[in-house]
Amino acid sequence: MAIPSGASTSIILRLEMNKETSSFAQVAAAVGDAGGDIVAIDVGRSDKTITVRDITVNVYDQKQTELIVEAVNAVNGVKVVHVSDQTFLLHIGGKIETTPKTPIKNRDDLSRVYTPGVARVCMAIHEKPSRAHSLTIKRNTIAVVSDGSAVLGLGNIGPEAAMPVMEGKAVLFKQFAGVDAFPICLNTQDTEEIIQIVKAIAPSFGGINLEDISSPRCFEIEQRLIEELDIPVFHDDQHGTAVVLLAGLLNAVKLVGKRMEDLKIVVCGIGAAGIACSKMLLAAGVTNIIGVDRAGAIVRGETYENRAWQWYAENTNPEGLSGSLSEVIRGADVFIGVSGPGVLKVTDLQQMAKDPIVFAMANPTPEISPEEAEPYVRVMATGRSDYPNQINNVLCFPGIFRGILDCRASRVTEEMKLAAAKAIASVVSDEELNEYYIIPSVFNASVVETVREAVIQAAYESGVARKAAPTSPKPVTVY
Ligand SMILES: NC(=O)c1ccc[n+]([C@@H]2O[C@H](COP(=O)([O-])OP(=O)(O)OC[C@H]3O[C@@H](n4cnc5c(N)ncnc54)[C@H](O)[C@@H]3O)[C@@H](O)[C@H]2O)c1
Ligand SMILES: O=C(O)C[C@H](O)C(=O)O
Ligand SMILES: [Mg+2]
Repeated sequence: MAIPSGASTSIILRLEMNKETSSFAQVAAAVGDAGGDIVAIDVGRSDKTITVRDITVNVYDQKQTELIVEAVNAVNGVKVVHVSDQTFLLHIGGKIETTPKTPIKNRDDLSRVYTPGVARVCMAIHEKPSRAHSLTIKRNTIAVVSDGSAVLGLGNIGPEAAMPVMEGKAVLFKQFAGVDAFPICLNTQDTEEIIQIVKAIAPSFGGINLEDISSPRCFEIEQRLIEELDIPVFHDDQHGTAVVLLAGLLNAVKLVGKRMEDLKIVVCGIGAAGIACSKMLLAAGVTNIIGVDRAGAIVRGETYENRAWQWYAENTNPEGLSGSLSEVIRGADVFIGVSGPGVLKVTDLQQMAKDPIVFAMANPTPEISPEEAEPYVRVMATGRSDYPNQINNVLCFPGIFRGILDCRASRVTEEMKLAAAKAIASVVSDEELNEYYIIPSVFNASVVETVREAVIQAAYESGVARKAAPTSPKPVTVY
């Protein structure tokens, strides 16, 4: 599968050029003919016969990189000796590190930070365990836990391969909300074992963010951990996604002048995200939702071994529609994709009702590309950072955890999720609302602050807040 790397990705080609037989003009022409755009040139070394040059080229995907390398290698007297990709360079050694808050400059400092001074603090916590919230990193630290079983839309690629995503989530938690997050990828996909491991590591954390754990195991893991731990547990792919989806839909519906209760919505991919999004839509007043998975629509009245699908069959698809995505999408107002790449066709879009709303949220490759869909839809959104209308759980998880930690909520209630969705939607004013701006940018500093405040308020109203929250949110770095 070719994974688009994003429009802003560039590669650096190191070239050895024979001075007599080649010219840079030939190289530039070869790159240009292969669709590449040279943005920088460095001369690394030059002697009588050879020049070594690094050229930086903007590319769209892996396939284009291969075409450019092939084209440059075909120029007489030119050899590509190395290709580096800025995305890979950025990942060397990982994306986060631990930084001490207090320097150790002398023996005095050492005896406070470490033994013997630290022992008094240990005993204070031993006498009253809740002191861990004020005397350790617990109050501002969460675990991002995955088993690597449903990493983005890449599937079951295992715990090591899941690490770059979990490290990325940790970066986002810190940058957008000041929350410290540890990526923890487990070498087990056994439900009971995951539950026991998370319970065992919980003392160090103020909250647990479950990530990219496939359905239906994710439902039991989350439910059991909520019941058995005294810190909040939040499966991001379910609830973070559902919150942001609802925020985007509230604004999209306002824009096209339709009402939630009149919508026909097709949800494709009835896994962690699809089920949670559907539940949130039902809670928001939508009545006509049809879920479609690999084998077609989930049909009311049929029996399913998967308990989550059985619930789904009993609570959606009131008209009992059956068949493929192309069959059930006829007349739909909204398509929500949380499945995999390329599932939706232009011919499907052509069958939708007037002013179609398409949220193709599979990552990194959506159910249909915005370029293909644009002529046929009124509102188009994806989960990606490089197109307008990014419907991605990153708009939710930093702010919701900032709020949870600040009021030391014991759990996350439905009211808190609904408040977060409305808060995100409210960041886009009526004057700003348009087809390309139904959801705020993740770089909009008011998103985290607005979500945090709404979540804290809802936590108090739900009776789950255990501490008075600081009045002003933590500073957020915005680039
Ligand atoms: N934009 C976001 O914020 C966001 C958030 C969560 C998940 N997602 C995306 O949603 C997708 C699913 O994630 P998940 O955590 O729910 O995974 P999951 O494994 O729990 O569920 C995926 C479901 O999609 C179904 N599916 C896969 N390919 C399909 C196809 N071609 N047609 C119909 N159904 C298909 C699977 O059978 C499964 O039921 C991934 O691509 C993920 O990147 C996006
Ligand atoms: O990681 C993301 O970008 C969103 C989401 O959690 C996903 O699994 O796709
Ligand atoms: Mg995810």
